[in-house]
Amino acid sequence: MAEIPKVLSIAGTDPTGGAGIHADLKTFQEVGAYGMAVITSVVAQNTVGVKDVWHMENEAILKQLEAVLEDIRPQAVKTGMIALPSMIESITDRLERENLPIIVDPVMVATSGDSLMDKETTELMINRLLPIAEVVTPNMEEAEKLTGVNVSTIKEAEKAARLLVDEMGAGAAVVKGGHAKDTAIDVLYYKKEFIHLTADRFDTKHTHGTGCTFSAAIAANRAKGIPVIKSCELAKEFITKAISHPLNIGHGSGPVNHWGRFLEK
Ligand SMILES: Nc1ncnc2c1ncn2[C@@H]1O[C@H](COP(=O)(O)OP(=O)(O)O)[C@@H](O)[C@H]1O
Ligand SMILES: Cc1ncc(COP(=O)(O)OP(=O)(O)O)c(N)n1
Repeated sequence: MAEIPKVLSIAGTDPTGGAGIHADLKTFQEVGAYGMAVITSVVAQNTVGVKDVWHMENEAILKQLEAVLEDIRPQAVKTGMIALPSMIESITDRLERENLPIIVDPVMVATSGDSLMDKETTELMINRLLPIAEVVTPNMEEAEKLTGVNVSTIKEAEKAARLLVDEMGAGAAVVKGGHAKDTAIDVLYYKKEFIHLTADRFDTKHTHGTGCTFSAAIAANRAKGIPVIKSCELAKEFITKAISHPLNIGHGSGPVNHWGRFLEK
């Protein structure tokens, strides 16, 4: 029997189910991989905003991670919200011992505008986690914070993506264009080439968890053995379908529809 693709998310929670670990697990399931999750922070948030955050002790994170790795080896890992410097250090130390594709979603700012990462953690993200990332997936603001490049055009997104790979050590970078005005073009830079992941832009406020879902889809595709470029293209199709069929849930920026790919449009 063929091995079941297995994928691990290391991220924070969203009790309303739209972002973080919850979005990741839904996405893994939909894309056809067995999903597992290590929780870094418990976040009291909803579609309107973040209310409070409780960070797990490093020991609790590492014991969760060890429990997974000693029993069920994933074929890919995705990291999301990792909010403290010590968390980055210990998670990176442990992951460096494994030879696995790591998809890093550098969660720094939620759609609600709430900041999810401080400066010291950002620096460690750059120095420790980026160099072991197979793919890093910042949105435009995160790409700016990571590279110092002002990102408001495709050319600037290309410049940031190239820096993330050629200077900062990631294997590939996708600078997501979800926060642009009229388009939804994501810039992928891999092996010295740019690929524009293009889709219609939808006029909707229901985009909570788009970044988590997109990077989780890349990770699940990689766990299935699909090559990097194809994994990103399929993830773009998946997130586009998920956005195009809004659920209209919540009082703020509502979650995307993880089973959207089954619906006609
Ligand atoms: N309104 C939209 N219409 C179409 N695609 C979108 C829209 N908003 C976001 N996306 C897509 O969702 C994915 C996540 O992008 P983005 O929202 O920029 O990330 P984040 O959630 O990390 O801020 C990208 O593929 C982006 O192009
Ligand atoms: C626990 C947790 N992780 C990540 C986010 C932000 O998720 P993202 O997919 O980038 O979603 P939006 O920025 O579109 O909300 C979060 N809110 N909580």
